[in-house]
Amino acid sequence: MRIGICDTTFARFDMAGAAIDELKKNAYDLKIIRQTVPGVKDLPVTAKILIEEENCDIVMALGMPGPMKKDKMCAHEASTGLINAQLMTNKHILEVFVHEDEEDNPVELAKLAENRAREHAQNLIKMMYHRKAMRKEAGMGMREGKENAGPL
Ligand SMILES: Cc1nc2c(=O)[nH]c(=O)nc-2n(C[C@H](O)[C@H](O)[C@H](O)CO)c1C
Repeated sequence: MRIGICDTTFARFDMAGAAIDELKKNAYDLKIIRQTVPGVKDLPVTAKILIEEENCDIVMALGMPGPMKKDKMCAHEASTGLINAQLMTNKHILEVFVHEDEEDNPVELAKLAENRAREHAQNLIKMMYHRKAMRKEAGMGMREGKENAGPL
């Protein structure tokens, strides 16, 4: 399995490092190809390149939108680009964004970023290796990085 990881220098936490560590702990036959770019708007084309030129089966796109209105706009544009890249390639690109204003305290923000990256890496493993395990979680109110909402 070839897994693409793209991340940004704008982010204030090494989410890709956490994701890669989690992937390696949970699967043995994977090759990871990592590309780092300046910001979230650079992620869509990078993910597409990882799929089309590096033959990745799936990609994680990790980024940290800032707290300002223009950052939110960038994040929305990046998201739209990531969806387009998925439709163009027929491959999943897991968007792993942590908005800088999700936590006020930098220690809590770092914890959130690490947990979200790790939990999405676990999602990737389930999607690619253990489909039935993912199906078991259908409707369970799963959340990445924070407490699960739980089922109704
Ligand atoms: C305003 C802005 N905000 C963010 C952000 O919140 N998070 C992020 O990762 N990158 C941001 N960028 C940079 C753009 O995503 C991109 O890297 C540049 O426009 C260069 O293509 C910009 C320009």
